[in-house]
Amino acid sequence: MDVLELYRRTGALLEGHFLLRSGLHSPLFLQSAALLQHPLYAEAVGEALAKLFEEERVDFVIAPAIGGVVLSFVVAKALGARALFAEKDGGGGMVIRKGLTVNPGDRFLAVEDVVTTGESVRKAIRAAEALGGVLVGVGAIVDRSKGRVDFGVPFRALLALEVPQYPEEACPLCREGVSLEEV
Ligand SMILES: O=P(O)(O)OC[C@H]1O[C@H](OP(=O)(O)OP(=O)(O)O)[C@H](O)[C@@H]1O
Ligand SMILES: O=C(O)c1cc(=O)[nH]c(=O)[nH]1
Ligand SMILES: [Mg+2]
Repeated sequence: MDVLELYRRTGALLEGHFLLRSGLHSPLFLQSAALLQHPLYAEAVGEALAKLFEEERVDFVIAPAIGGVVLSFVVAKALGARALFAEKDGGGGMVIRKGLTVNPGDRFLAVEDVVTTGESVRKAIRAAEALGGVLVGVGAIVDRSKGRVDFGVPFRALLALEVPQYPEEACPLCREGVSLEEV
């Protein structure tokens, strides 16, 4: 599957000067919602990601909202597992959406649309682990972490991208006066 072509075709590959969740700045942004709004593409991505973990027996899949909600659903459907998500708790962490259950000992796969620092998916993982879930893997559509993340379990992505990303004080786009977009 040519993931970059899917982002491009759906208008989800943005170029400019972007503020990332982590505070880093980047000339490239992957707007996964624009891709995942297409059910057939979402399903294809979910099936491809599920395939990377087909040897795992998984009780549920979890992702951080909002970007990961659709992804959790399509991956879970392909694995025959439940689809959970965690949402921001207002205090910098994440909680499992109310009404959703984690049984102690449940094996789970965490998924994320884009991993940059991995902090967002880590918060969803912590929320599931706090209720007794056992993490077996982490999957992403795009890994732009440049190998800097370690979840302690297999981390597999459909696409690894080497994209420049800078702390604000070292950002050349800021120096050139290119206006910063918060997307
Ligand atoms: O690996 P990280 O450094 O945490 O960055 C990546 C995260 O940023 C985006 O979510 P964001 O919270 O911006 O928006 P969302 O609520 O639409 O998912 C994206 O969906 C990832 O969850
Ligand atoms: O790091 C991020 O916040 C981020 C990068 C990216 O390419 N896409 C996205 O949704 N978030
Ligand atoms: Mg997100």
